[in-house]
Amino acid sequence: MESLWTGRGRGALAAAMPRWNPFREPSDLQNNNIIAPGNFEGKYRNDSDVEEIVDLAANSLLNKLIRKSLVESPHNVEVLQRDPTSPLYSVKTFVELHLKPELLQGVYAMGFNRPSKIQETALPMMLADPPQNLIAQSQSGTGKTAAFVLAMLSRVDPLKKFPQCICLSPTFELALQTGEVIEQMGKYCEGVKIVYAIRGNRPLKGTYIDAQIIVGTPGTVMDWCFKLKLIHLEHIRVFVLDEADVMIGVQGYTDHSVRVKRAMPENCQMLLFSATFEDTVWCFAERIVPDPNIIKLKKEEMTLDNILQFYDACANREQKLQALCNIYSTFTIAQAIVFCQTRKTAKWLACEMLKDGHMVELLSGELTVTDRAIIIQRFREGREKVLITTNVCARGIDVQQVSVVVNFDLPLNTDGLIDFETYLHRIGRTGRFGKKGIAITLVEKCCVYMLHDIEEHFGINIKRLNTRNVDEIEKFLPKGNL
Ligand SMILES: Nc1ncnc2c1ncn2[C@@H]1O[C@H](COP(=O)(O)OP(=O)(O)OP(=O)(O)O)[C@@H](O)[C@H]1O
Repeated sequence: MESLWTGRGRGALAAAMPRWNPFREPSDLQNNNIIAPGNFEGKYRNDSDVEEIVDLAANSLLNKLIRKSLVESPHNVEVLQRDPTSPLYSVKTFVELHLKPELLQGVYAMGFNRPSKIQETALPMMLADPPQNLIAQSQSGTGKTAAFVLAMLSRVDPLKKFPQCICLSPTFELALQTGEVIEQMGKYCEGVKIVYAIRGNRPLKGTYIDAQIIVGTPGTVMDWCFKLKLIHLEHIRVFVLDEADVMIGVQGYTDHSVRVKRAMPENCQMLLFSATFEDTVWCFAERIVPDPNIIKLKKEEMTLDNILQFYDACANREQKLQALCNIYSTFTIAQAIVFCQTRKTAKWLACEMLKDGHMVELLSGELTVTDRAIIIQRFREGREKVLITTNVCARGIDVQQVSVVVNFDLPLNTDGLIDFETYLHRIGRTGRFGKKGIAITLVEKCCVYMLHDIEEHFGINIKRLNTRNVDEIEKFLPKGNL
């Protein structure tokens, strides 16, 4: 397997995206100014009081960077077949797929012993002859990328020196991550080349792309196809659209993707992947994938049953700070995430807590994804007990051992009303996988009525907790499984 870097070469690209190295020693982390614990003044300069906007592409990359292994799902795969009369079959081993030996070797070299739940059903469909189109949805980390990479590599003819598979990703960094999986899995595939159609990797004019696999972002791929005429699309056999839910958030990307797709042969196999299936994703999927098979893997249901919910009413934010400092002493046996609505409040709170002698870490959206990954990793390892953050951390990011969530601010939408979904996602950071957790919302006295909206919406009861009484708090902290 060869990776083709034209133009400025790989060094420039690698420099543009500092890779996350999970094996960095703590001393390296401490020496790096940007991520040194404490010293929030220096590293967080943009303390905007505008609400933090969740960046789906950044979260998706963050999850990839901090993930250690496959996310196993307890749910069964749901399948909607294009032809319901054709037998549906799934595989329990990679051998049953009759892969080329060098590809099987690559799969095993990655440490994959058996297909994941989504791969069991998706792979036979993706590798079937004649090729079938597929739309697949399952949560992040369940093995989608590995599945479509395997499908591309198994369809490639190494003797033919022209593009045969294209994979579109929503960002430069996500395309690089996918490319890395292709390079790893295809490392024993002689004569197969991959090229990255991403900004900064511009081939010389007049050259012709002889790589069989192209991975890139829709804008650059479109330019290479139509403006620079570097890619001929008439022999493309597999077209993959990855992270469709993130893709539709980037302006113009759905149209670019449709344009590229229209120039491909009609019988080209279309594979579309997404972590969610909202209406917008469906519309896009239906526009671009004719006659699809559809596979869905249910998400882990978020439940509030095992989360005890409390509130305390405070006069102002200084009193809320005091309440948090009182609660802090109970965190010696637990790990907590504290949610603020804006970067400015989060930074203020972190600085005040630190001044008061409490060790906390701050995470907001202004840090690069790599630095965010380092902070989350430290928190996961238990090096920090308390993470103060904004909504950037409310959904999608997995830290399993959190047992206390504090809402320093109520989650509000742009109309100033409770944002129920964000409340659910925030407090869902605790109580994962059936463990017990507690959620404490600190609310200004004038806003206590808003808690009733939450109670009514979720059909729950949020009890008053006296945060001045540490004994009372400890009484409620879940024991035995922290
Ligand atoms: N069959 C398998 N056995 C063991 N590990 C696997 C298998 N398939 C994938 N993995 C590993 O599991 C992790 C998640 O896989 P992958 O990236 O393919 O998931 P994904 O659903 O594409 O996630 P995302 O939506 O974030 O891109 C990766 O570390 C990958 O190497």
